[in-house]
Amino acid sequence: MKFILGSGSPRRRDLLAQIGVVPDDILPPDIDEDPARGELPRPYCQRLAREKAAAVAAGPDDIVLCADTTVALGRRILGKPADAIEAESFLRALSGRRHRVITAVAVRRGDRLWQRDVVSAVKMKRLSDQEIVAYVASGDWQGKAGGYGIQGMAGAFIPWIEGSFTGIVGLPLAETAGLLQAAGYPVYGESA
Ligand SMILES: Cc1cn([C@H]2C[C@H](O)[C@@H](COP(=O)(O)OP(=O)(O)OP(=O)(O)O)O2)c(=O)[nH]c1=O
Repeated sequence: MKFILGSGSPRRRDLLAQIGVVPDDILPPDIDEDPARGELPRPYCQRLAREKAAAVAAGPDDIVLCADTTVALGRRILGKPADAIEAESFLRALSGRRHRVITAVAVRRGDRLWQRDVVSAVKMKRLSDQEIVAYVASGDWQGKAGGYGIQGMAGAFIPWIEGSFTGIVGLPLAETAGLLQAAGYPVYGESA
């Protein structure tokens, strides 16, 4: 049995390391992340995690872990900004409002699949032009859903959350540990 992290996200690798889980291999999945017409954020996020897990090549006894993090502003899905202009428009849309951050996790072993998703509520303070300009210039929005990372400079923009901090950063650890154990991975050193 090999444990494969199906993710190119350094956050997910670091979060797993936080609980002592080190992948034998890292294989980032390559899938189309465009939402379907009218698709709502939560089903979209669940679908992406599932499709990522299906897209990673693995042996029948290997355990593959994939995840997707989606920022939802009402029914609107905010993905990873394509450029600085889009990052700025996302921040202006989120400024002074509450939104949800959904992370869906999928663990696959052979043709068995275990899935969980965690929805967190996040309040962003009203941002000044200066804050937005400085944040966009920092480049910290790159590769992050909604165009911000709570674990970085944007932590100063977020006075309140309800849910899972690790879920917002990209991998909800409590749920992830449970899924790995269900699939037979010895998270706490127990034999598989
Ligand atoms: C909201 C938020 C998202 N993010 C990140 C987590 C995810 O890496 C990213 C959302 O993109 P994802 O598509 O979930 O993941 P990814 O493209 O980084 O990696 P892969 O598909 O290979 O697993 O946004 C933060 O780091 N901090 C935050 O506060």
